[in-house]
Amino acid sequence: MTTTRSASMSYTLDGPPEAPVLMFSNSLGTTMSLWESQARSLRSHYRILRYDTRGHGESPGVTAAGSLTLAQLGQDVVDLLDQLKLDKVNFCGISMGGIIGLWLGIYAADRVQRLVVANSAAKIGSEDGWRSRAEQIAENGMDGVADGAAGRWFTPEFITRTPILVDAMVSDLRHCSPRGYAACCMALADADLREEVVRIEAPTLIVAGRHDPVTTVSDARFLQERIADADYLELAASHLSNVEASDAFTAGLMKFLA
Ligand SMILES: O=C(O)CC1=CCC(=O)O1
Repeated sequence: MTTTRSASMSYTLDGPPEAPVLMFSNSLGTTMSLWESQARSLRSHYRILRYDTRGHGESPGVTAAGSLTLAQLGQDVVDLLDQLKLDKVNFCGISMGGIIGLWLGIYAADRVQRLVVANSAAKIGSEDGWRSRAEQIAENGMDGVADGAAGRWFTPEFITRTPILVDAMVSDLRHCSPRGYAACCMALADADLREEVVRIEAPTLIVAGRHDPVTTVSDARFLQERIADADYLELAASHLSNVEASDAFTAGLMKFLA
């Protein structure tokens, strides 16, 4: 597996060249490494395309006082697919990656074969909440956000059971680009697809975490009720369900894509 950095996104593409492509999109404050477990299990069946969302990991950052929009984050995916000459892919995103997937299902429908939207919503959180998080970062850096991350991402049981993994993810968040993270907060502040999600025609799997305090089961049901061809999977997990319930997540993904 090699990671490629071009003028655009940092990405990895691995798996059998003739296999269908399965693209993964990370959540706010994580990188493509979030999908390690799924990539390991699925790379003999699929060509796995992972990338770091703009402002995260090795992908291009944002300029001072820069902010991003959901449309830019969605267009980054389309541009990467164009660059790789990939016509249509299966797309799986979690949280911010999930709302990027919804945007693609609406505005770049011809590029999406099947769509998986995990722990996400047509509108994530509140506009004020995202703006004040961006301001807090501008004033104090990443520490405040990182200090509360484990409790937003995982159940207390998972944090107790896997402290090394959780600490490593929180430490990565602490070292995430403050500008990149804050710019994505601003994209989420303005992102609202509640009216548009009815236009999604791709077969879609909505994944919810039963204990997710960020994007709730009712956010997931909202999507399932409005997307014409939507399946629903609820996992015993909090927000980062692909990590906390990795085996069940991967099994659900495989079943949906088969
Ligand atoms: O607030 C968090 O850390 C969780 C989250 C919200 C949107 C996202 O992508 O992650």
